[in-house]
Amino acid sequence: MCAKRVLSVKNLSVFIRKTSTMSDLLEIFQKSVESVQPASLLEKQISVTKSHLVVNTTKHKFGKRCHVIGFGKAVKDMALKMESILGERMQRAVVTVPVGIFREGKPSTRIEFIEGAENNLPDENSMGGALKIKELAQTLTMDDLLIVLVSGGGSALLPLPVPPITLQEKHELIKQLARKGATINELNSVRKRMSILKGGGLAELAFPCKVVSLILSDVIGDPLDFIASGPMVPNKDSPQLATDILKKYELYDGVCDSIRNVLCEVQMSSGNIPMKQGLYAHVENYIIGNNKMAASAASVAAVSRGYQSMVVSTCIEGNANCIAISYAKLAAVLAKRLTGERDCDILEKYLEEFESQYITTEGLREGIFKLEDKICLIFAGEPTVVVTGTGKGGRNQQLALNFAIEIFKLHIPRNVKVSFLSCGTDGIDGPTDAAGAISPNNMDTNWVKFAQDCLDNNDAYRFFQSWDGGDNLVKIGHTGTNVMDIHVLVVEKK
Ligand SMILES: Nc1ncnc2c1ncn2[C@@H]1O[C@H](COP(=O)(O)OP(=O)(O)OP(=O)(O)O)[C@@H](O)[C@H]1O
Ligand SMILES: O=C(O)[C@H](O)CO
Repeated sequence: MCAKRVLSVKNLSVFIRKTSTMSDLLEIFQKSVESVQPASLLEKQISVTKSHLVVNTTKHKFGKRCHVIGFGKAVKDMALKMESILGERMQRAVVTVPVGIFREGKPSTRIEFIEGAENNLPDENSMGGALKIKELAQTLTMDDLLIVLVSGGGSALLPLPVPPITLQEKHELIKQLARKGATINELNSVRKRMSILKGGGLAELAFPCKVVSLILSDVIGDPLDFIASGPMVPNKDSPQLATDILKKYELYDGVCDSIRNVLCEVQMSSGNIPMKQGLYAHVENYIIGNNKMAASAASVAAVSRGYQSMVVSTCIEGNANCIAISYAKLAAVLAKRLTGERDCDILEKYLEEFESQYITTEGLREGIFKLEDKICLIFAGEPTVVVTGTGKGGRNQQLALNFAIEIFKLHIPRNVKVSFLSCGTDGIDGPTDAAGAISPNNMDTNWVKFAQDCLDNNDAYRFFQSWDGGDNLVKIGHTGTNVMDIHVLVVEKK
């Protein structure tokens, strides 16, 4: 993506009014989003020869026919780039994408794009697309090569329930599970057991055709069997797992007969019996982009803007409010250090505490002790918010606002400035038009009270609209990519 798309002309005037640290934060985020644009990732990693598709350095024979399928929030640009790389070699392409993705106009293409899954929820349209993908996969032979493009949001864009489960029944159960705070791994373990194509189903249908799948990861640690519910990877979950998850969230007793029967059958058949003992020798999966790339691009951008920077963790998950407290404590310890308090024990103790809560970059402690001027720490991952209020917001806005309140409580030395940005790389935070927000950093007690009231009602968007003319909301629109969230923490002397 070009810089103009992230900070469009419309947003540029707002951008110029921002303080220099704010514009640094925005540019650092912009660089991280640019680094994981699907089209440029493919451009760098994919090439073709007369007879082969080359992924990095690995060659895959085209065979007689080459087809493309795809599903996910970020596969539109992947598919268009693939079409331009393959040219006439591409026989047929069927790709499911979110509704409204072509708002700015549909390019001329031979790809059959199917728009569905409004608000990231499976619907008849995405099921129609899944059916076409299934039919295409079933016709393939050993003479074919199938290229599969996968990104986050793929689960909702490839729904095909195991009969007699209906789409509505499956969708209702997943919605309830999500509302109860189930993790993405738990949701997808349940989805895999109720779906024909997930949990390796698509790979099995495509056999004996050779399959190359190119995946943009939106799950921490890039687990192939969970991204978009792993349609190209054997389901290694225990046969009991989906049932146990439903029991854990007290949903099993209420499930409809069709779901209960399908889950019972899974248990009796000891789960899937994947072909070739789950080896799937006909499939090669490649992660073409992830949040590590985005985090490291952010850190490089920070360095080029004069900060001392490091990536602290790319595995940030858990309750957004707890994460805000951890970040604020870390900022406070670093702030003290900048003012000359060389109390290594406090920093060491706090880092130990932080490391025990989150999976951190190796060498964090040694690295952080070397930072002592204009510090910019990068974090990546996907916190969760259990929504109990009636307000409007998203996990990034919730985190940024909570961080500001915690910083207020901690009394940062006057000559140190702490700034923080939390944004989703897909450009959309919850059901709002913002990617996230930059924390306000000089609230008085009245503003803090208002902030706390908003936070308690999951109404962070309202706070940010009121604060400083809404300047702290980061509005960039859909970015065309999705590798979870990026958090940027700056601690510097004024
Ligand atoms: N009012 C709110 N305040 C805070 N968080 C909210 C609010 N409403 C929804 N959320 C959070 O937003 C999340 C959904 O947001 P979003 O659509 O950005 O994430 P997603 O569907 O997981 O997408 P992706 O993983 O592809 O980025 C929910 O997990 C929920 O916790
Ligand atoms: O589609 C999904 O399952 C999630 O976005 C995780 O990849």
